[in-house]
Amino acid sequence: MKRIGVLTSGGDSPGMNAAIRAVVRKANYHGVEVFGIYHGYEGFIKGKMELLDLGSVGGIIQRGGTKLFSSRCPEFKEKKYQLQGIEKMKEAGIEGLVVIGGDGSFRGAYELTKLGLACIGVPATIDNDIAGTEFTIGFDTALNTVVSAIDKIRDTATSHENTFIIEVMGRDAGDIALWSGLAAGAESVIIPEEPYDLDDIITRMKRGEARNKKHSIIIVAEGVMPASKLANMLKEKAGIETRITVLGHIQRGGSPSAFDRVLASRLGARAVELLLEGKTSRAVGIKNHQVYDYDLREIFTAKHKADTSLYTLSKELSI
Ligand SMILES: Nc1ncnc2c1ncn2[C@@H]1O[C@H](COP(=O)(O)OP(=O)(O)OP(=O)(O)O)[C@@H](O)[C@H]1O
Ligand SMILES: O=P(O)(O)OC[C@H]1O[C@](O)(CO)[C@@H](O)[C@@H]1O
Ligand SMILES: [Mg+2]
Repeated sequence: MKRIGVLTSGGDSPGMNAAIRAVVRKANYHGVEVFGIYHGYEGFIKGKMELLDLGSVGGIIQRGGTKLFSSRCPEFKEKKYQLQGIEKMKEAGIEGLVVIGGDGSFRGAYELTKLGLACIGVPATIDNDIAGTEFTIGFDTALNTVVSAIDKIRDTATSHENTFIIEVMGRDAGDIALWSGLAAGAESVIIPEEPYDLDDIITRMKRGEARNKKHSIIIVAEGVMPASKLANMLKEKAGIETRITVLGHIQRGGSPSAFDRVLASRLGARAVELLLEGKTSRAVGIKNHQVYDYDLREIFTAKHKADTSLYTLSKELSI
């Protein structure tokens, strides 16, 4: 293999740039050229790409976002566009592709492998919702962003004795809510993976009040309901007044944490090794601190599970 491509797809995540850098540097180390494909699968279909040399990925390891831009590209789900993209790759002499993105991007990569293009997935999404890896690139940074925001909100919540509902991202996954709730000492956490109990939330608040604690923090994952809906429910059921904060896209930006930079460097480099070993339809990940690889099809068969022991612990520590 003498030439490969790399693209970033789906919602961006801090550390994508570090992963691109690792792919380019590792491939160059082995004498392989890398073409950066712009705007995810949109650029793949159109053949929008550029040779990335060693210098082109200098100074990006610390930058959030993605140098290659990203997109959600619904038309890519149609086979005719996938074939069109594969033709563009053939014309450019690209024999393998590293796809940096989330579960949807992995599904796209798998379709390409069925059409004959060697692909390796690198998990990068703030949602941490890929079953094959304990951590996805960007989750740690997003988590730290959320925790620092909650800490600030707690200051004012304490001063004014308010209850705050904080809505965090995670379309179908509760990891951001769960981990940030535990890290910031939230009184209640609501995640898609566990049924919530409004009465329990109210009881916790009343119990706090009885101890003269008049402020509370409730974290709700966007996949369950908007913070505004929960605010209405608490008002209607128990007459509880709340303030809401929707953290939104602040969670996707920012300089990647050291953890995410290291993870991205390890996973990006391993993806290149796999392509050079002649592998295809694999994804890379981390388990027990070790880099390993797994079948891309796990995206269809295995569902990411939130760590319910963290959920239980969070409840036990916020009685
Ligand atoms: N079943 C599929 N077949 C082919 N391509 C797909 C499929 N699902 C998703 N894709 C492609 O992958 C792109 C990104 O998917 P999606 O929007 O689900 O984001 P993601 O990669 O899961 O990242 P995140 O969830 O972090 O935003 C889609 O816009 C589409 O181009
Ligand atoms: O910016 P968009 O396209 O609305 O995507 C938002 C979604 O993307 C994610 O941030 C993941 O990338 C989810 O947590 C969120 O639901
Ligand atoms: Mg996804």
